[in-house]
Amino acid sequence: MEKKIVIKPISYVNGTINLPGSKSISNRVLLLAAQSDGITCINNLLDSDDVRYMLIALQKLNVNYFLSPDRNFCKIYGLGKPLYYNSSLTLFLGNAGTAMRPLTAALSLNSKDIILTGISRMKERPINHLVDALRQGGAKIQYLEKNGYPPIKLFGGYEGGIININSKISSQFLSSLLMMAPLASKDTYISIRDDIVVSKPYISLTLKIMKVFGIEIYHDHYKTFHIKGKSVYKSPGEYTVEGDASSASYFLAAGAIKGGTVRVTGIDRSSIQGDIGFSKVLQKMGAKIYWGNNYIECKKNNLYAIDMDMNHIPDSAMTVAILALFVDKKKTTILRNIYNWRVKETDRLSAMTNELRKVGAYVLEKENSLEITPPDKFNPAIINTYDDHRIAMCFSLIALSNVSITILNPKCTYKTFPNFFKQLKKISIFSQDL
Ligand SMILES: O=C(O)C1=C[C@@H](OP(=O)(O)O)[C@@H](O)[C@H](O)C1
Ligand SMILES: C=C(OP(=O)(O)O)C(=O)O
Repeated sequence: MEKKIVIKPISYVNGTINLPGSKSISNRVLLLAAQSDGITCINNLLDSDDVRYMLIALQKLNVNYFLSPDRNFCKIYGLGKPLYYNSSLTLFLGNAGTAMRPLTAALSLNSKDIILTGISRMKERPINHLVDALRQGGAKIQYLEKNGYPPIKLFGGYEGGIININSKISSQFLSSLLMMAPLASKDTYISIRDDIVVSKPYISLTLKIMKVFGIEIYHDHYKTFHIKGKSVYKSPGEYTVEGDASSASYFLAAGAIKGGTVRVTGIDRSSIQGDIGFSKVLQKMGAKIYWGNNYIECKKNNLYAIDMDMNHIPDSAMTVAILALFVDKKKTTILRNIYNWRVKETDRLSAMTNELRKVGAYVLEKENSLEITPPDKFNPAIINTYDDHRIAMCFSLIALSNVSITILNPKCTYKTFPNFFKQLKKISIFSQDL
């Protein structure tokens, strides 16, 4: 792919997108299937960078699997026990939080001498709250460069016990501990510091997937968790990964701005992903949403500004920031409680502010929120993507105004959605085609 992509003004969108599999589900299911008793056939697995890092890591850890040529089907021969590797090994995990964090926990059980590392941004994404929690359970972990950040070296040692975890910065720490703890030699009792869990629906996602693999966890409204040790995950035999709800947001938003009707297939009301909540936000903004069996549709309508806590949909809330440019009467949209955007693929609060201003929007960036007012006139800007797939994908929607938009380093979408631009083109009618 080129170093940039120019998207010409899109006058109308209509059609159906078959969503790629969910990143969050794909990487959880791969990890649990690898440690399960039995063979798991995974359908609709996402093929993207984040999932490839998990697959390569599992292969290096001697997990056997068959991957179909299109990489959307994977047959995993479960170990029936925790991942185990007893000599030196380095796993490179790119910038995949859903590989780095869960593998840190999984390999803290009884593997030894394992280094987990990634790209330079991964080395700026904190992991200290997970490491602190694992150490309370007996794990020995060493920071190799900067305290609190990858790369880290694991020496096993986790047994279980009483653990207090800080879950304010990333829910992935708690998810990782939850997925590993059943395999430990003793029970684990987790309490959540200050009772705050950021991005909470991802914990519910973790618990639901664990249940499919035979392990149920008791919790007190996400304040305390009791996990029985010495358990074994059991393969469900087959698992079909839902379409990615965050990836759906770009197309549903396109429908809301310039539909036609845009249908996304592979998810519906019964989805286990929290980002399905984006459709409810769209509805609240005025778009017409239709919930079908295995699909969601969105149609254009007048859009209105909203003022909302977005902590439950951290990823698709970036798409809401773009929708905010298309609301009626130039009213201001406020996205609240999004402080942990600062430790994701880039500092997303600052990156969104910079790029939204380039297209002409009025933006007030606070520590924990963004206030966005539509531009008087859209500018045909060149968007810096900061190696952040979601910046590239959500800013593509600026082409639904009356200007073209240039997206730098479009390949960054490979993190979760390699053929995003092709899919967007598929539902688009460009102004020049009329
Ligand atoms: O558990 C997961 O699969 C994820 C949790 C969220 O991260 P945080 O919990 O760090 O907000 C989300 O942003 C990320 O894309 C995937
Ligand atoms: C935050 C994200 O990724 P990660 O799983 O690496 O945290 C994301 O996909 O928006």
